[in-house]
Order: sequence, then C-alpha cells, then structure tokens
Amino acid sequence: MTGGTRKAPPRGTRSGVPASLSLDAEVQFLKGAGPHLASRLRALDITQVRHLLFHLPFRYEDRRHFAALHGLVDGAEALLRVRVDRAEVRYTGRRQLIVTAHDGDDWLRIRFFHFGDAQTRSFASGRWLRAYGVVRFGQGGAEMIHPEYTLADSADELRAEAQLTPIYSLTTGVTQARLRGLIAQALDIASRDAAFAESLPDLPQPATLDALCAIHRPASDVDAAQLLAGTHPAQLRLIDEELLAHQLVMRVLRRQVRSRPAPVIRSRIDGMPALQAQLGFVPTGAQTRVIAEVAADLSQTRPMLRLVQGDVGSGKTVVAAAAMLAAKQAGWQSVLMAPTELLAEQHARNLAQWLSPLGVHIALLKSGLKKSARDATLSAIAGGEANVIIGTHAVFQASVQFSRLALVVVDEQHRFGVGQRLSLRDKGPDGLSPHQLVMTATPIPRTLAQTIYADLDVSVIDELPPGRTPVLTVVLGNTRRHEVMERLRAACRQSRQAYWVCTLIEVSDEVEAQAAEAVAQQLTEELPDVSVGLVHGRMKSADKDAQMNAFKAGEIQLLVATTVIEVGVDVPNASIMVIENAERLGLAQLHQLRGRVGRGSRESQCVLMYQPPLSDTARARLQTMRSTTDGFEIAQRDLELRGPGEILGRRQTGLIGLKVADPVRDAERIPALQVWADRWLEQHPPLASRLIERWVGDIKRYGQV
Ligand SMILES: Nc1ncnc2c1ncn2[C@@H]1O[C@H](COP(=O)(O)OP(=O)(O)OP(=O)(O)O)[C@@H](O)[C@H]1O
Repeated sequence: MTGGTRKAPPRGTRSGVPASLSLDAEVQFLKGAGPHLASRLRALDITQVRHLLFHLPFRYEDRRHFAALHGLVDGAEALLRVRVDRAEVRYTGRRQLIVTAHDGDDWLRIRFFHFGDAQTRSFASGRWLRAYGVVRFGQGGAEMIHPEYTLADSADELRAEAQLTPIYSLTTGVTQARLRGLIAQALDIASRDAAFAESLPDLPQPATLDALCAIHRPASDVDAAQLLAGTHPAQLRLIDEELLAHQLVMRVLRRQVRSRPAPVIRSRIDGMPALQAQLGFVPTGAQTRVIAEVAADLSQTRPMLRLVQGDVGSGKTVVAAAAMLAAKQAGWQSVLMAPTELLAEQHARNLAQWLSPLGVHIALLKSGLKKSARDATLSAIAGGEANVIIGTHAVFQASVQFSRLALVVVDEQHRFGVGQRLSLRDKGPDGLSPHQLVMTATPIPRTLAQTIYADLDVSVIDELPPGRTPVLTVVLGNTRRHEVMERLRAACRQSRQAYWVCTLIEVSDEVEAQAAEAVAQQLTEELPDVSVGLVHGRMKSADKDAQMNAFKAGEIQLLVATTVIEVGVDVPNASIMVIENAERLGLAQLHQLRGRVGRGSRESQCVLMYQPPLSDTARARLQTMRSTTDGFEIAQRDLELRGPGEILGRRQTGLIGLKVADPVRDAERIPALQVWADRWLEQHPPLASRLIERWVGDIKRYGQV
C-alpha cells in the first residue's frame, strides 16, 4: 500500500500485518519485505519495526493543487497540468528531448537529457501532462528539467493529490512507495502496542501515536504551512519527547557512571616538556588550558566525563595525547576510539610519532589482521604491555580484555551510543570506572553545549595553531570542470597535493564507491602526469591504508575520495580541495571537508563545484562557505538557512544522534524539559525508562533509571 498517495486509512486498519508482529520484530517479517530488503534498510539504521516509526519524512511535497505558471517564482517546486504542443530532439551542446506544452495561459518547456524513442513518441501533440518539479524562468520562458510526470488523454484523468506527500531519505533499492508501505504497517502495529496507549505527563498533545500518524500520513485538512515549517503540534510533540528522553538519559548516564570510583591519575602535566619536545611545536594557550582541565579531572576519585570541543584543525589530538601519556606514566592503559578505521590508523600513526619515543607502547586493533597478529595484539592488551589501544568501536568487543584500563577517549561522539558509553563503566579493573574524554569538532556555543551534553563537563579549544593561512574558497559551476583540472595540473607541478571529493545524495557506500572509481579513472586519463589515488568506504582496510600512506608521503598527489575523509583526516601538505556537487551537502559537512586543507602554513584553496541550476538556499550556503571559515559562524548560518526544507528525520549527522530535534534550533524548549526530566526521574521512573527506550534504545541492562 502507498500511504502517501491515497487518503490515509483510519488508524488501526490492518494492513495485512501478522497479528503476532511486535514493534521489536525484525523488519524482514513485514508484508512484502524479506531478508534482502531488510539488509538494504540497514543502511538507514532500520532493523526493527519500531525504527520505521521514527524514520520521519525530511520534507514534504505539496502536490495538492495544480499551479498556474504565471503565478510562480523562479525555482519553485510545483505540480502543473499542461497540454503537449510538440516534442522534438535537439542537439544544443547535448542531445536532448524538448517537450513544449502550455497550461492555457503560458508556455512551458520540459527538457530530458536521458530518454528513449518510445518516450519521445509518447508526448504526442494534444495529450495532457501532469508534471512535478522545479520551475525555472530563463530567457526562453518557464522550464522544467526531468520532472516526475504522468501522461493522459484527457485533463480529467490527471488529478492532484489529496494530501501532502512525505519524502523520506532513501537508500539503494528502496523507493519512497516501498518505505511508505512499510511505515504504514509499522503504524498499524504501534496502534496495538500498549506502550503507545499510555499517556505521558507534562508533554503537550497530540499523543505520540497520533503525532506519528499526522507526520507520516498527513490528513487532507492538516495545517500544511505548519507542517512544512516544522512547527506543527505533532512535530513539536516529537521534538519535546526526544529532547526529554535525551535529558533523561544524560542524567542517568552521568549518575550511573559516577556512582563508581575511578582510577586516580595524578600528573601535574609532568609529561608535557617531554611531549612538547616530540610534538615539534608549542601548544596553544587554549590547548594548554584544556590539558590542565583534563589533568585536574584525572586526579579525582570519580570518573571524568568531559567533552573537548574545538573547531576543525584546532589540535584536539594533542589534548588526548597528553591525557594518555599521563595515564601511562601512572601505570594505566588508555583506549582511543575513532569513528572510522581510516581515522584510527591516522591517530595510531600520529600518536606513535609523538608517544613511542617516550616509551608508550601503542596497539592498533583493526579488522583484517591475521589471526596470529591479532592474538599477539590481544595478549599485549590483556597482559598490560600495550599502554594505548586504538581502534573503532571494535575495541570494546568481548574478545578484548584490558589489564588496567583507566581512560577512554572517544573521537566524535555522535557515532557512539549512550548504551556503549555506559558500558565503559565496566571496563576498568577492580570495579573502577575509567575516565571518559569525548572530542568533537561540532561548533556550538558553550552555554548550549552545557545544556545539550548535560552529562559532560565542557572544555573549548577556542584558538587555532599559529601560522595558518585561511583557506580561499571559490565556487564554480561544473561546466568549468576543465578549468579546475588545469589548475590542479599546475598545482601538482609545484608539488602541491589535493583532494577531490565525490559526493552523492544516496546513502550507499556502494554507489558512492562506484562514482569515486569513475572519477579517479577519468582524472588519471586527463591528468597523465599526476599520480592519482583513491579511497572509499568499500575498500579493504589495507588498501585504504596504503593509499593514505602514499598520500601522506607525497607519492600520491591527487587523492580522489568519498566523504569517508570528512572527519579528522590530517595531511598538512594537502592544500587544495575540490568538492563535486557541493550544493548537495550541508554547511556542517562542507566545513568539515574543507577543514582537511589549510592545516599547514601553505596557502590553501577549496573549490566548490556545483551542478546548475542552484536553488536559493544552496546558493546562500555556498556563499557562506566563501565568506567565512569560522565554524561557529557557519553553524549559525546553517540554522538560519535551514528553513522549511529539512525539517525532521534528517540522517543522524547532528550533534548527538537526535532524529527529530535539533538542539540548536530547539534550544529555547530545553529549559522546560530539564525541569520535567528532574521531576520524571523522581516521580515517574518507569515512564522515564520507557521514554528512554522509545527514543534512545534499551539502556535498562546497564542499571536502574
Ligand atoms: N599548537 C600547535 N601548533 C602547530 N601545529 C599544531 C598545534 N596543535 C596541533 N597542530 C597540528 O595541527 C593539525 C591538526 O591537529 P589535530 O588533527 O589534532 O586537529 P583536530 O582538532 O583533531 O582537527 P579535526 O577536528 O579537523 O580533526 C595536526 O597536523 C597537528 O599536528
């Protein structure tokens, strides 16, 4: 069934879902699903039926009325009903099919660049066409490129939709219609679930399930303006629920972690002169201050829970290095957990360079190690010879036994779940709970950080290392791709190094990898005198490693990459970054990517290429990137520009893995929620734990709320 295109069935209508299915069931058991679809859905973090409920539309399309061409503004999305006048194939630059049609008053040109003969013939003169897409007004009048369309022989056969059409983020092999059908089943299952019938105090109406239905299947009389702006009561209800659950879980987490004693590490930053000698630079004032804050925490008898916030390239790794050195000197082990293997390897390289000469034994745990090598590493960790252990979340598999773990450093916390953070408590020896240091490059104002990360104390590195020249950013349409290549050729001749980042909207490593391979191939052909490398998420770790090492060593001059390099990759000699389809990325992601250059003293450039035509928001985003390199300013602009587009259900790229709420946008709602959170913990612990379970997952096994 397709919930979005028909009038919504009343809540509770059976969509043919087996009565035995619960919200915890795996999605593969839903009608029409199966293991294959289920494996695809995993890319969207959907494994259980309940996850579908909270996979919310990130925007809506309004196809409820046919628009008149003369009332439209440039760049508007519109549903049109027009009559075909003629269709012809032309060669103007590119082979294209141009369909000319009119809506009674004005003319519209529709262009297709990919088309077949049958399609060309289908646009017979006099037929009616229903088209949905972006309308552009150029010199030749109104125009649509590749709209979604339906043809009919009479106008009456073409109707508008009864409701707003929800649009979900997708992955390969999963269409909007498919997802809508699955979500409709999930809503039916939820309507039989007792937990959803429970009324929750404090929170405003509508109740959760009604809110979910209103969002997934908006009624025909919904206040569309509110829904499109993300201010509908149903949306606000979910935002409040999620923020409340978040406040609750942060409180529980802090209480639980700090209920145990911690290893006491007295360091007085003794290791610093020795460390400084290894670094080859003097830490900035901000780094020194934050290192002192961390050292003070480590000397306490309760575990540290500290967030270190610093803009891209501000030098957070140095803080981690100082803390881990202090732990080693006091006879303890540390773990550094990175979000990707690529970063784990890079940290291992950097830290080995700084810390190995000081007698610190570093162990890198990565996938694909031969059994004998892995066993040797595991036994060095269990036996205590390894002082610093680096890896992805795999460092906390059951097979990894620590000897004296006292400090866990988590790089980029939003990829690390709350339950996992809580479980760290059990990893220390003799009932001691290790200290936790979280590092993030997400710039948010300090006061807000303290509210959002209610479980953490916050330190900010608000100073960049000296001698950095700001990155010069240029914005170019991809018709000028050739020029960009010429520039790269010239730059590589001067022994400069560059990244070329391929981006796609689709959430799929596979497609992204293919695109990157194709670009690498093309660049190799067009720039025969430049050595081109390639890294993407589907490569074997050893191959990625080899490419990164070669890039770092300067043997590769131009590194084609997917957004795997977004977080944290550090090659100071790389001074040019080209980002393809930059208009598709959010500001935060562009800022992270651009942060990969401008890390050395050389003047750096970032070329943002886009596929015209640009929407107004995309244009404003790219303009922001051109005008500033300050992460806080960019975050502020990001918020202003977000507008009615991406409202709910963005992928969890945000700060702390929230699905619906945006703590920066929704900041003013938080104070009330903090009061409720305290009250719920005191008066309604079972409700608190159920709300946490609904939004965050099962943390009960780690202790009582
Ligand atoms: N005080 C300093 N003076 C000079 N260079 C520094 C200083 N601190 C760090 N660096 C260098 O700056 C680069 C960036 O440091 P680091 O990788 O720790 O940044 P980061 O804060 O983790 O950035 P990102 O969030 O982008 O990963 C590294 O090459 C590092 O060696």
